Amino acid sequence: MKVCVVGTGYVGLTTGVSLAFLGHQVTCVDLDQEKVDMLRAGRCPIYEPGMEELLAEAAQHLTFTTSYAEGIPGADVVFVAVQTPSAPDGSPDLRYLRSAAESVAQNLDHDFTVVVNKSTVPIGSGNWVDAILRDSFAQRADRPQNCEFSVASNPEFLREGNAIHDTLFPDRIVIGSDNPRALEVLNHLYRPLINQTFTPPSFQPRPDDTTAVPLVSTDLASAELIKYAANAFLALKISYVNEIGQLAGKVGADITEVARGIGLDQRIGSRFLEPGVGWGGSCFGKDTKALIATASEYKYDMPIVQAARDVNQRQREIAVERLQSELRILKGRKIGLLGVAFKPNTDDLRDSPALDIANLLIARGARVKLHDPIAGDRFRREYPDMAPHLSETLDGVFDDCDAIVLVTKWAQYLELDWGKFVGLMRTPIVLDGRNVLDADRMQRLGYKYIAMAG
Ligand SMILES: NC(=O)C1=CN([C@@H]2O[C@H](COP(=O)(O)OP(=O)(O)OC[C@H]3O[C@@H](n4cnc5c(N)ncnc54)[C@H](O)[C@@H]3O)[C@@H](O)[C@H]2O)C=CC1
Ligand SMILES: O=C(O)[C@H]1O[C@H](OP(=O)(O)OP(=O)(O)OC[C@H]2O[C@@H](n3ccc(=O)[nH]c3=O)[C@H](O)[C@@H]2O)[C@H](O)[C@@H](O)[C@@H]1O
Repeated sequence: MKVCVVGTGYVGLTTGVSLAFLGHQVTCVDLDQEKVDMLRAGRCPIYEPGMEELLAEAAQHLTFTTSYAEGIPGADVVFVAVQTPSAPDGSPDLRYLRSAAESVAQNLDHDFTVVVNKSTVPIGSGNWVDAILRDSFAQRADRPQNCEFSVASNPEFLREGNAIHDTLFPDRIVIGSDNPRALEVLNHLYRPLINQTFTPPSFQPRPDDTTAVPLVSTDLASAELIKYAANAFLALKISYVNEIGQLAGKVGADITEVARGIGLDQRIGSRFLEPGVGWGGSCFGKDTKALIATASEYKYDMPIVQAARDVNQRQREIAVERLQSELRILKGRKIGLLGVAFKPNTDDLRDSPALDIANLLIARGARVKLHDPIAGDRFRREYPDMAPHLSETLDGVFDDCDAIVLVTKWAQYLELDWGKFVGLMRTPIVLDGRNVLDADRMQRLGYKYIAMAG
């Protein structure tokens, strides 16, 4: 099928490249010329494992352009995957979506095109996008006669760092539409994924337990709410384990055992029960805020979702409190933070706990050094004022340091030869912000080990 993807960020790029890999003819449109140039050269503008390999494997079915006129005409399906960041009042800023919808409408010419919203958008946005499309289309002097279109919702559930895996082997595909023809088109588009009939790329083998992928075919509003409800649930699951983790520390329980003990109950499930400094990233914060903002439009409170946010913010503060109570005075102390990205296997810095913790420490007069195996360049570009705090080397972080905080669970830090660095530190204190280091081993190596949770 002929597909156009508008916006080639984490979601759009993964969608476009994956659909091209499955054999569809895909044109990706982005307004960012630099991104398009990189992608045309086969280079990936974001750090996403496997993406460049998949780009190469899908190249014959893929085109990148800044021109809507090259992508929209003739497309059976147009995915819109532009950013929907938080506006100051917490609601999503929909200006990118509006502008994308207007540009799509200016170029539609096919007898039937499904315009699929893949961005995470407030409930009701499907109808809103439909109205924008119809208004803009009606204003066209050159509008073609036999041109129909229908708006559908197809929320995205990929995790950064696992984007290709999550797209090729999803837990489910959700489609919201009340138009049978649109549903049929999307069913056809996704058939190889639903039935898992494709040959996976060499670097991403199919998991042993993959069966047919469930398709949740529903109305627009339900599809839109599924996305927010899923993210909010995941965020609150992590906040819950973090809340229990703090209590575990107080009563002398072991949170790893507690998480295992509750996670084995299949009604709870063991994933997303890893305690630590809390969640970050571009979506959990933004989407929980948006859910609360949507509810308040209907004069409805969401205390559980709000609590998940509050607990998450408190985790970042607790990390600083732990250091303060250990070192007494933070002023003038050198604190090293391992990891700047919000999670491993990405260079995304959006709402990264490391940035918040660094700023809280700086506000208390500490000298902060940050390190990240991958996100350093991006950090320098996006946070030029904080760039002097970045260290290229681990020696530069550990040297004369009063405490180290493991913030991001990069494999490099888990496999670090910690014994090699202990002698460099002024006071060898390590705060395990992800509760993943072996406390006994760290103590044997000469560190004073502090867990983030009990
Ligand atoms: N990042 C993630 O892991 C996930 C994100 N989402 C949602 O997907 C949406 C996109 O997120 P990301 O991919 O992270 O965003 P992003 O910021 O990485 O990418 C958005 C892209 O859209 C382009 N763009 C903006 N306006 C445009 C326009 N009018 N025409 C053409 N291109 C335009 C930008 O240049 C950028 O390349 C958001 O709503 C987000 O909440 C959903 C699931 C996962
Ligand atoms: O809408 C989105 O953008 C995406 O948001 C999350 O994906 P992502 O933010 O990429 O990363 P996650 O793996 O969910 O991790 C989010 C944060 O939670 C933290 N986390 C995760 C799991 C856990 O047990 N504990 C924990 O603290 C991670 O370190 C990270 O900071 C969701 O997992 C995706 O399903 C969703 O599509």
